[in-house]
Parts: sequence; C-alpha cells; structure tokens
Amino acid sequence: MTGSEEGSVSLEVLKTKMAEFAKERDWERFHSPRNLLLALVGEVGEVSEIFQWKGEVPKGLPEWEEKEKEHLGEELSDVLLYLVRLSDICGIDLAQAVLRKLELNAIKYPVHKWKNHSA
Ligand SMILES: Nc1ccn([C@H]2C[C@H](O)[C@@H](COP(=O)(O)OP(=O)(O)OP(=O)(O)O)O2)c(=O)n1
Repeated sequence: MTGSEEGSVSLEVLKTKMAEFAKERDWERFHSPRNLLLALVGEVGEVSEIFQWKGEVPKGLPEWEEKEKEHLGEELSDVLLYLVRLSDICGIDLAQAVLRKLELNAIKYPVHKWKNHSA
C-alpha cells in the first residue's frame, strides 16, 4: 500500500477492497451475514488472546515489542475488515450509521450531566 492510500483510507475504500477480494476468489458465496459475523467474533477473540493474562497494560503499550504491536494491528484490522464487509452484506451504510450513533451517544450522555462520571 502506498503512503497516499494510507492517508485517504475510508470505510468506502475498505468496503470496495473487501468486495474485490471476495469476488476475485469467488468467495462471495461464503460471505453470508452469519459467516461474516462468526468470522468477526473469531477475530475479536484473536485480539483478546493477545491481551490475555497480561493484566492491565499502560496506554500506548510502551513495554510491548514491535512484533507484538504489529500482530495487534493485524488482528484489529481483521476485526475492522469483517465489520465493514458484514455491514455491506447486510445493506447497512456504516459511515452514515456510525455518525448517527455518535450523535445519539452525545444526546444520551450530555457533557453537563456526565463530565467526570463513567456510564
Ligand atoms: N473467507 C475469508 C477468509 C479471510 N478473509 C480475509 C479477511 C480477514 O482480514 C483475513 C482473515 O484471514 P485468516 O482467516 O487467515 O485470519 P488471520 O489472518 O487472523 O490468520 P490466523 O487466524 O492464522 O491468525 O482474510 C476473508 O475476507 N474471507
């Protein structure tokens, strides 16, 4: 991937790339909502495995080796890619949905009421 592509990554780009990836391999028949959901949950499990038994870790993971952080990046990417693909296959516009959800969150948890308190 080029640097310019990294700068312009969007949910739309990821959606298109995942659709192409599946089409090229004739994997569209496997990318059903249920299969994608299970794959997504499996990848979340792989992220959990990386943190398993480590106890609480400081933000930024300063004591982790580069290789371990790279692995975490890969598994988080798998989570995102399956989430984007699942949304696409379900006909959900994830970009629109996530912006709406942020607005709903802000209404549900107004700053004046929730500042310095956790939900
Ligand atoms: N049927 C599939 C299989 C894979 N992928 C893509 C989406 C994920 O980004 C990645 C997942 O690949 P793996 O199942 O090989 O998972 P890992 O890369 O995590 O490998 P491993 O489970 O060996 O750690 O590949 C996909 O779109 N559809």
